[in-house]
Amino acid sequence: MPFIAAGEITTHYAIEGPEGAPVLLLANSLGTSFHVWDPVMADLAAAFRVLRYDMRGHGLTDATPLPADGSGYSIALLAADALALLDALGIEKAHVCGLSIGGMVAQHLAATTPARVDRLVLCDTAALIGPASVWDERIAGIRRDGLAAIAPGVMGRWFTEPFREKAPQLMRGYANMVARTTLEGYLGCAMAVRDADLRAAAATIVAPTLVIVGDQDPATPPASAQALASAIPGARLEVIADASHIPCVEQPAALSRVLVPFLSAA
Ligand SMILES: O=C(O)CCC(=O)CC(=O)O
Repeated sequence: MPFIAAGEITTHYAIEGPEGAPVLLLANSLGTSFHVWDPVMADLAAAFRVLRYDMRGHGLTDATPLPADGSGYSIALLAADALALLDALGIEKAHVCGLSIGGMVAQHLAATTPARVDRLVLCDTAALIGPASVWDERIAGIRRDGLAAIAPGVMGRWFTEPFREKAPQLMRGYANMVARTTLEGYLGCAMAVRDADLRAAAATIVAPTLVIVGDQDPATPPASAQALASAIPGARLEVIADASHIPCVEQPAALSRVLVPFLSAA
C-alpha cells in the first residue's frame, strides 16, 4: 500500500502493469477512492503501467483544511497534486484518463502542461459542471446533515436503476465510500467543481482526446459530453449504453473496449 510525499501532501497510490509499458494515470470522481477503477484494472494493466491515486481528502490521501475565506480547493490545486505525484515517481509523460472531477483535472493538465500528457480520456465529465446553485445546495446539505445523508441520492446519479436493483451490496459499498470521504475533501473538491470553467482551456488541448459518457448519466449528460468533444480540437465522443455516471463500475467491459484501443493507437 504505497504512500508518497507529493508536494505538500502525502498521497496514497497504486501502480500496476508491466514495467516499461506506457504509463496511464487514472484520476477519480468526487467521493471515490482509486478502487472505483477496480473493475477495469485487469484489462488496463494488461496493456499499461497503470497509476491510480486518491485525490486530496479522499481515500487514504491527506486532507488539508479549507481556506478560511470560505472557498474550497481548486482544479488547479488538484492538477498540481497529480503533477507532484508524477514528479515524485519520476514519470515524465503519461496517458491521462479522468472521471468527472478527475476529468476536469485531466483537462487542466492537458491544457497547462501538454508536454506531460500523451493521450487524454475524459469520462463522464464536462468543461463546466453546473449550475453553481445546485452545488451550493449540496454543500449546505452536507454541512447540515453530513455525507452519509447524501449517499443514497448520489447512488441514484452514479448508477442506473436496474443496476442498483441487481447489486444492493455494491450500492451499500459505494455509499460507504462516499460517506467515509473526509468532509474537507468532499467539500473542497465540490467547491472546486462549482468554481471551475474549463471551456477556454479545453479549446487549447492538443493531446489526442476521447470523450466518453454513459447514455443515462444525469450528472454530466451526453449533451455536455458532446459539447466538450466539440470544444477540443479533433476529439471524438463514445457513448456507453446502459450506463450512468460511473461506467467503469457499471459497464467495465464496454469501457475497456473503447479505452484500450484508443490509448494503444500510436
Ligand atoms: O462526480 C464528480 O466528480 C462530480 C459530479 C458529481 O458530483 C456527480 C454526483 O456525485 O452526483
